[in-house]
Amino acid sequence: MTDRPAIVEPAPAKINLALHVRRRRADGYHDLETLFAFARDGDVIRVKEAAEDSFRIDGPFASSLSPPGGEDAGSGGDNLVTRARDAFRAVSPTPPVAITLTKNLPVASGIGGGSADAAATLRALARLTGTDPRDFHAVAAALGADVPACLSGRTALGTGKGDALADLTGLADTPLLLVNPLVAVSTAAVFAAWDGIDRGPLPDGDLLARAHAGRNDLEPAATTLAPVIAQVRALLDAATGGILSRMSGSGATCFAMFDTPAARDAAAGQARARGWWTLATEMN
Ligand SMILES: C[C@@](CO)(OP(=O)(O)O)[C@H](O)COP(=O)(O)OP(=O)(O)OC[C@H]1O[C@@H](n2ccc(N)nc2=O)[C@H](O)[C@@H]1O
Ligand SMILES: Nc1ncnc2c1ncn2[C@@H]1O[C@H](COP(=O)(O)OP(=O)(O)O)[C@@H](O)[C@H]1O
Repeated sequence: MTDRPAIVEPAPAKINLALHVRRRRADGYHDLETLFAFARDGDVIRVKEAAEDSFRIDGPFASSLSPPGGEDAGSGGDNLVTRARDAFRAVSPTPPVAITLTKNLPVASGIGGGSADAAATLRALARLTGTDPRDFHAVAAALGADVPACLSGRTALGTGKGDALADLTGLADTPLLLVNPLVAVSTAAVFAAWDGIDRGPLPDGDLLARAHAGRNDLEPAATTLAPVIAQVRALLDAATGGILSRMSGSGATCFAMFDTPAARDAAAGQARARGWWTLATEMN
């Protein structure tokens, strides 16, 4: 059993092409209308059957999560990966597993890194145990509002808390740049700073038209908490060959789509020269 190869499951970065906040609910969450899309790159989850559970973190942002340096984290503390493993096991028989997270995405950055990791863990465990990942939508939703979208990994309209999903098509292969100024922003703090004004629903149309006509209603609140976001947006808005730039999720990561990979890479170079984190990739 234990000499089977590890299951390797990508945990791609999520972006919100548009994010309309409609109302605060009695449970403290907010009703959203959002266009979810995914990058081709992100974190990576590896799962292997083992004699006992273990969890370790490596990769460039491992030290942003405890324990630093990618040492063996034992049961994994409060990481969303180990919470996903335990939630999966609570509803479906699962052997002990050794899990490795390669943390390539900055933490608390509006691109769903933790949600993507949790979702990839559910998919990997479904593969390991021969179950259908679509059966774990409720488990995903209990882990976080974004986790069902990350579980499916497909471009989608999200409503409700962001967990009611309808698939959409469009924009696959578009050159995509993510830029993060390396300032962590708390999702809860950004929602709490939202001004409470419903600015209206997502428009109809094809995906790009909807994205263009849409907004990120959390951008003003996030920019108040992390003013450097305005500088990231300004750089991306001014970049040659840009199609659309916007903040993703609750920030601080901003994205831009480009006409060509060369235009994307030129903008990435400008962002790196400012000391910012970049991911040059494509839309999935
Ligand atoms: C804002 C979004 C947009 O896609 O992305 P990120 O910035 O996290 O990437 C998501 O809605 C984040 O989803 P997720 O990160 O899973 O949120 P959760 O862990 O469930 O919630 C964290 C906190 O965010 C707030 N929250 C989240 C979702 C929502 N629809 N309304 C909210 O008010 C709540 O204060 C909640 O306590
Ligand atoms: N595997 C994980 N990756 C990232 N963050 C995690 C993870 N597990 C737990 N967290 C916690 O979840 C919080 C939200 O992280 P993240 O999902 O990256 O935010 P966002 O969705 O805004 O990018 C972080 O502050 C972090 O402490």
